[in-house]
Amino acid sequence: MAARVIDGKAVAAALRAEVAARAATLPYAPGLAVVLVGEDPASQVYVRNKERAAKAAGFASETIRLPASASQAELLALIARLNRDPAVDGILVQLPLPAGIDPQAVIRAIDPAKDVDGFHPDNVAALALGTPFLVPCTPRGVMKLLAAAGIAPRGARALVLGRSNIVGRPMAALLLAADATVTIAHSRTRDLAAECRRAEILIAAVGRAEMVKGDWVSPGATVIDVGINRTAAGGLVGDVAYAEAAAVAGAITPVPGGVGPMTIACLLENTLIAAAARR
Ligand SMILES: Nc1nc2c(c(=O)[nH]1)N[C@@H](CN(C=O)c1ccc(C(=O)N[C@@H](CCC(=O)O)C(=O)O)cc1)CN2
Repeated sequence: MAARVIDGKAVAAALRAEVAARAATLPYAPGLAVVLVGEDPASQVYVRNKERAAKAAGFASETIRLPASASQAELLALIARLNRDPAVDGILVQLPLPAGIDPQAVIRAIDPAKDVDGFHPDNVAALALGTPFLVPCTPRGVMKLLAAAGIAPRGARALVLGRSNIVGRPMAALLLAADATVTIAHSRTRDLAAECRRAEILIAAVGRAEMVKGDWVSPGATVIDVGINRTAAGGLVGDVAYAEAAAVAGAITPVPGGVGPMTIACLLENTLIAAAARR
């Protein structure tokens, strides 16, 4: 039987509406500052979509664009200004940054109370210690998709394929906090296919187009595809060979229209959380 398709667009739209409704009850507009350095085409689209979504939710949103030639010192000075600005509740620096700028130095410069990406070491530590505050948007979105689809991580064997700071590691921490039995697999894992086949919940966040084949999926498993890979023809595919996997899985997210839309919806929710904690 074909897998149930988990509709990320619909879940994200519902979350955005909920965030907008909560924001409308506040005596102030939550403030989000998004910083884009350079002209990466995909980043420009994401940043535009973030600004649109923030405005639609009633937030005060500003996008600050710096040229690709901007120095790390200029970017750090901008972050210091945003840290001091009382109208700014959330600061996000779009990744990737141009070569020559150290992303870790930039992330560390953001006030952890305004770190709506959840990438600052203080927020990473809080998540690892089981006391989360601002949690990275994409894995947060995955947890919400699982909940919306009625899939409970408690006691389930979950496998996270990928160990990035943005997705893999925080994803594993969130699944562990939800009482799943978590394995992290990566490029050095022996027999990836066998590891994946053991999973009841399989999260693919490896950044390699259609790497997870249908015979890597256990019958009835839930498959969450975090990958966004552009094809030579200009289309988008995930990290999972969708048609093959959908024929075996119990539930699956598509690309596009799965995890991606949740990232921006969760950014709005994080901004609301940051604003509520500060004001
Ligand atoms: N500072 C950050 N940088 C980056 C993050 C992040 O969370 N914080 N994540 C990604 C990019 N990203 C948000 O910034 C993002 C990626 C994808 C989507 C999305 O809605 N995808 C759509 C397809 C869109 C398309 O056609 O390209 C989908 O999957 O349906 C939203 C946000 C890296 N950088």
